[in-house]
Amino acid sequence: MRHVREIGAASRLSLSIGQRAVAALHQELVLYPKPGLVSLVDNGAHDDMDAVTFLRSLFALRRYFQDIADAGMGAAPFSELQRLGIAAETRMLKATGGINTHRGAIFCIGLLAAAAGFRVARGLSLVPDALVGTVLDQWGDAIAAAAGAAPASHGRRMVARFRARGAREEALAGFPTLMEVALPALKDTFALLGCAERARVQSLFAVMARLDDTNLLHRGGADGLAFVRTHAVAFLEAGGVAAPDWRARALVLHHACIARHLSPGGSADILAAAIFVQSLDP
Ligand SMILES: CC(C)(COP(=O)(O)OP(=O)(O)OC[C@H]1O[C@@H](n2cnc3c(N)ncnc32)[C@H](O[C@H]2O[C@H](COP(=O)(O)OP(=O)(O)OP(=O)(O)O)[C@@H](O)[C@H]2O)[C@@H]1O)[C@@H](O)C(=O)NCCC(=O)NCCS
Ligand SMILES: Nc1ncnc2[nH]cnc12
Repeated sequence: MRHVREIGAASRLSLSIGQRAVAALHQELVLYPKPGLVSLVDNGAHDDMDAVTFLRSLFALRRYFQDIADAGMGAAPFSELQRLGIAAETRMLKATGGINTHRGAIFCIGLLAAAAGFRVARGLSLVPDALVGTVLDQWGDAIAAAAGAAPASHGRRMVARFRARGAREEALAGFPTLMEVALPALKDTFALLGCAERARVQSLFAVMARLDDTNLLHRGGADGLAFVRTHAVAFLEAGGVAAPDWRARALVLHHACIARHLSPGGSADILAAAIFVQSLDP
């Protein structure tokens, strides 16, 4: 009887893991201003996609995050997570007419959702460090092994050319930008200001100041990455979202990114991952 009740509770939370992942991605999408990125207000530096493209993508992914959490509950091998991830990418591309809206999130939030499922099914806590520990303990070796066989991509080319730490390398290093930058900024700013919107903007800028965002490298080379980092650091040093003119300052960088065709898509994914992880352990 106890066993049945435990499984029941785990399944209910598994539903909730998937819903929280989609909610986190939605919260990232609707946040504004976000330098160069798509929101409900404008398309940022993107000619080929808008908020509707992202909403279509989210709709196509709504089952995926729950499926991968369920796979985590069953301690599935990485090959199974990979199969789910590749199928989700296919559904995303079909829904968006071939545009890559959420590839980074499918990978990064997918792994964290699987780890959450694994831990919930075993009655373990969902604190962020433990979640990341589970990703590495359960699937780290296989993620590293899969890197050798991965197909060419913008990210892979940028990692090789600039020796950058791309999406895969971030995961294998224990998600340092998520853990050391995005989450603390989200929590500390919310504790200080009590405003979720400003906490998210602050977290995004903190990530932009640090991440080797392969989207910025792909679109703008080393100069593009350095431009965004320098201006994100300046924003933070001027008081970040605690400064009275924070919104005007953020908008200046947004328009500068549009003018330069720069979009920190990897940073947006890390912000969404931080919102997701925080929602599991508020
Ligand atoms: C392991 C994979 C994530 C593949 O990674 P790889 O680096 O080889 O390939 P990319 O196709 O470039 O995808 C990586 C995406 O990750 C985001 N990202 C970028 N930098 C970082 C970083 N330092 N840390 C974490 N995440 C990062 C980023 O995603 C966002 O950008 C997307 C738009 O990208 P792109 O199409 O290149 O951009 P445009 O500028 O629009 O291009 P053009 O207009 O010029 O064409 C957007 O989707 C954001 O999400 C990177 O794009 C993984 O894909 C993989 O292995 N997949 C197989 C499935 C699998 O194994 N899953 C495992 C189970 S979970
Ligand atoms: N809001 C957004 N705009 C552009 N690229 C993104 N990748 C993830 N979120 C994004």
